[in-house]
Amino acid sequence: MTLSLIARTVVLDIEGTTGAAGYVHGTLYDYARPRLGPWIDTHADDPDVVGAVARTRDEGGLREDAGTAEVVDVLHRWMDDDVKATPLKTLQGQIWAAGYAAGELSSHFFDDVVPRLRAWHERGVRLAVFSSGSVASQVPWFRHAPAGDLTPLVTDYFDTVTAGPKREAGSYDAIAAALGDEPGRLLFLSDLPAELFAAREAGWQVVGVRRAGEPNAGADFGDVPVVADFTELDVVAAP
Ligand SMILES: CSCCC(=O)C(=O)COP(=O)(O)O
Ligand SMILES: [Mg+2]
Repeated sequence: MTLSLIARTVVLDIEGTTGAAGYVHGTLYDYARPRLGPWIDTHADDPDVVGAVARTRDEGGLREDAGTAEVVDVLHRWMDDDVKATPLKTLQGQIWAAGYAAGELSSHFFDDVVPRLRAWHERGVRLAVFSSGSVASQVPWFRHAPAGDLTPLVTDYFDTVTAGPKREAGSYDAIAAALGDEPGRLLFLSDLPAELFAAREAGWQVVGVRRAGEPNAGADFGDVPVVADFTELDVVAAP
């Protein structure tokens, strides 16, 4: 059965919703892992790197003068435990962006996603992204898709730096304000119930994406409507 909704903007989670968690944790995390130390050492004059390292020391319980090796140990531990820590996402995003630019990485989209995104876009539905992955990693994810450059479909990108934590309603308030849309005209799609509950608390429409084989397939979505993939969802542009 198809769920039909009316929305001005569809805001997309990435991992588990539009692309496979296994691809992110395999291909992308494996690419970043050995590059974190050298990246930190060769970008010591980049304020974003300096800030991410300082925050990693702080959040990771390290001394203020802890060296790169100790910082990298914390970053690796966060990756092992899939902690979506903002400083990790900042550094990963920079490394991945360089990897995409060098032609060493491409992204992953489930087969049902791109046709739906194209159809919604053609109907005048605006598409935006809200992911724990940094904006610096989101844009090349859409630009270097196996189906080609998808960035013309997407108007806005938000992460935990620009919007705030994904499990807090205030972050969805911030996105609604940035988009200039009433919350009720926004639709958030995610594989994680806690994110959907936060968006709903902010007055958004929400749909859970429970994909077979993905880490959150067994999660409890409560009374949030759920689809198995994008073929079960249709969105018409709100006037
Ligand atoms: C932009 S691709 C990298 C994805 C990533 O690092 C991540 O943490 C995705 O989390 P999401 O909020 O999209 O589930
Ligand atoms: Mg997700």
